[in-house]
Amino acid sequence: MLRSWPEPSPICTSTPAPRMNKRKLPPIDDDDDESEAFDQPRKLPAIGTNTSSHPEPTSRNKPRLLSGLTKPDPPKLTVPHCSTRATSAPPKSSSATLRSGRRRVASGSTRTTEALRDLQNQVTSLGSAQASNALRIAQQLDAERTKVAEIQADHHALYHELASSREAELDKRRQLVDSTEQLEQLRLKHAKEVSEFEIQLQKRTNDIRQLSEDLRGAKADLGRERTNVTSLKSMISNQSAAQISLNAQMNALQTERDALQAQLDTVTSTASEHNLDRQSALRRIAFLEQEAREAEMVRRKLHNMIQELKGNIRVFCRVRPVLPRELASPATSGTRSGPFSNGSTNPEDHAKTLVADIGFPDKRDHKEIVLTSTSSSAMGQQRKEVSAFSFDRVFEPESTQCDVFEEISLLAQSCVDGYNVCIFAYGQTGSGKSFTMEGGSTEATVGMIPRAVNEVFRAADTLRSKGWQYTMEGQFLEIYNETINDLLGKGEFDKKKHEIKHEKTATNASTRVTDVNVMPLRTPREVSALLRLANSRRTVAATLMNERERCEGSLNLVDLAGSERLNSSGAAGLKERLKETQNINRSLSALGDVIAALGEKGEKGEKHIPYRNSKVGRSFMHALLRLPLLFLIGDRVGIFANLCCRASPSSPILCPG
Ligand SMILES: Nc1ncnc2c1ncn2[C@@H]1O[C@H](COP(=O)(O)OP(=O)(O)OP(=O)(O)O)[C@@H](O)[C@H]1O
Repeated sequence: MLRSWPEPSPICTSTPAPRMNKRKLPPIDDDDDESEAFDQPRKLPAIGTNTSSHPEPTSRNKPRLLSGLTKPDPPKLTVPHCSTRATSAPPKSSSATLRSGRRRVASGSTRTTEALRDLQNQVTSLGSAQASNALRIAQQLDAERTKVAEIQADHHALYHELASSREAELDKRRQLVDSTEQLEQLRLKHAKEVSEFEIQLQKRTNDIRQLSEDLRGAKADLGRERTNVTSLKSMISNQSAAQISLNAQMNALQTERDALQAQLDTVTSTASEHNLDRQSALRRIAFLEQEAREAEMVRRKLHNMIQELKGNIRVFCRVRPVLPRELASPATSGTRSGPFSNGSTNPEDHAKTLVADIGFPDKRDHKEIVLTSTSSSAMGQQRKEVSAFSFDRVFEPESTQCDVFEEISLLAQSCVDGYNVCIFAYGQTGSGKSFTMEGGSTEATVGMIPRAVNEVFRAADTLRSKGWQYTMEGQFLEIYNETINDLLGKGEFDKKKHEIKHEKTATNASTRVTDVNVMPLRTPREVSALLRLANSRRTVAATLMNERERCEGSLNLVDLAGSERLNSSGAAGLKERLKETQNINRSLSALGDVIAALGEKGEKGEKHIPYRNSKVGRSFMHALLRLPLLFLIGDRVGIFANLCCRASPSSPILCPG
């Protein structure tokens, strides 16, 4: 427990006071100050006073102070009433009072003589009282001195005790200072450690927060990984099952492989034998291929010879049947009523008059037809005219498309063999040219063009297996009013101007039309598409007159316009149709001249071929022009002279051969 002390003495200042706690140490006084220093804390009561309000004395001096120090009662003075100023203060001493009385007596105041006596008595009593008091006081003073000595002894003892206490206190204070310093250092160290700990704590807290976040992420990862592990486990279990079955399969396969290996060994041994056989077979194949090529060349040669023997220009005559509508048609039956022109009223007789009298006498070779016409002379006599015509082959009305194609299929083979073939149909309008060349849509009625195309592709396929390569291309041209139209052009109407060029080289001669589109043809279906496209663009007039041509290439399939008289075309009144019909007939006439000239040339040698007389002549005849040159290598022309059985004298039959 610390007590409060006065400021330390200079002695005490040698020890530096602690900075933090400025505690006032009691001063270490010298001997002169000791009593003062001693008295100060004790607050001894004044002598002669006895009051309970004073602090409690120490146990040692308390009884002596209370019993010894009693204040004597002052002497009672009786002061006579006088005009002089009275004083309430007691006389300082009896002698002084006496001197004062004497002075007052000396001054001569009579009134106070008695008072002075009284006063003298009082002074005497007072002197005696004073003496007794002085004695008593002296006694008391002695007692007090004794007490003071005792007190001083006590004080001295207490002083020494205090000094030793101070010394001890000083030591304690020094210890306290040291302890305080140590404490301060410890406090600083502690504060530093605390701040370091706080920093570390903050760091740890941050670390913990970071670790918590990492832990959360790790937990999420762990969850995902667990899911993955679960799915992987299920996959592994599935795969394990699959592996088990695969192992079983593998074992079975290994067993099988062993068996196969054994077979393979056997096969390998036989394979080497077969290899030898194969090599000899390859040599045999090469030999046979060479033989086949040679045989193919022989076949071509023989085929060509047969075709040449049959004739390079062949004219076939096809007679179409009378159509049911023609029997009922007024145009054919006339508008007459009553008896028919032959006077008969029998419809069968009438029908006979509508059908031309055509005979087919050659029942073996089918090469002849006989036309019989009856006319009346001016005298009314019936006159019969019989005209016989021979052709390379005559097809009667009952002939089918298949029968007709039999004759020309060999020409398709010639085309594949590398010869130029031209097949065209010529005849009166409605005589069956288109039916023959294009035909119907059914298998039985399909015409020569699609059949020939199929045959060409079939023959090409057969030869392809023997090592031949074929590239097919197609063009579709129309000659209309002496103008060439490319029907495969981009637009609906061809606006380009085309020319016919005949090129002749040392080994070959070719005729081509400039600036025309050429389409690759890989299948018969593509040929049909080409024909459909071109047909949709053909110039077809309201009448039946137009001319169509297919040229260029090895196989020219031509469907000519019908030859017709102007008055029977129904177009005489129209200027456009008139021009068209004239052009058609001119072209056909030129074609007839060219073929006739070619026929004569083939028989008699050099002859002028009038192929420039018409566009048809110039393009189509260019192809024919090659005949004399190509005659030697077998190019050939097939002509269908189409006839209808209608009894019409207007049908010219072309028979150039
Ligand atoms: N051999 C045939 N058997 C049956 N019908 C045929 C035969 N030949 C032609 N016809 C029919 O006769 C009609 C006229 O034939 P097609 O149109 O082929 O004549 P065309 O000579 O081509 O005429 P155009 O010169 O006007 O084009 C058609 O209805 C056709 O079906």
